[in-house]
Amino acid sequence: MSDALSRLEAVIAERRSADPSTSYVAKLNARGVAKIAQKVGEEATETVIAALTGDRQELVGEAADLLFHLLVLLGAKDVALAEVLAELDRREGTSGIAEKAARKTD
Ligand SMILES: N=c1c2ncn([C@@H]3O[C@H](COP(=O)(O)OP(=O)(O)OP(=O)(O)O)[C@@H](O)[C@H]3O)c2ncn1[C@@H]1O[C@H](COP(=O)(O)O)[C@@H](O)[C@H]1O
Repeated sequence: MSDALSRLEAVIAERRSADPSTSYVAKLNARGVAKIAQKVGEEATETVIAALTGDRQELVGEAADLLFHLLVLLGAKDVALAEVLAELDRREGTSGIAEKAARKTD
């Protein structure tokens, strides 16, 4: 899965400086981080709605939209996907409950 996301991350990085009239990634970046963050929020909401009221294919489509827009947001903030995956790796094998408790004491 992370291969596909890595390829998409590279495409997004390349398209950031493209012509906004021909590239959705460039158009979003031209509108700024607040707009990209808003899109992530919208796609997250649509994913939740699909999970609660939609069929399986709708959920797959909305989840793909959410992951795509999240990668656009990370790119706009210069956060590499590898950093996020490293954080997930770090958490691997730890209990979610323990992780939450550890974060409260940070
Ligand atoms: N994976 C995606 C992808 N998923 C969703 N979308 C776009 O996300 C938009 C979401 O639709 P919305 O109705 O929410 O938004 P909108 O009305 O178009 O725009 P807003 O005014 O709401 O911002 C649609 O225009 C989709 O085409 C994507 N656009 C691009 N990609 C990937 O990004 C690559 C580069 O795209 P370009 O930058 O367009 O070349 C493509 O080759 C794809 O691999």
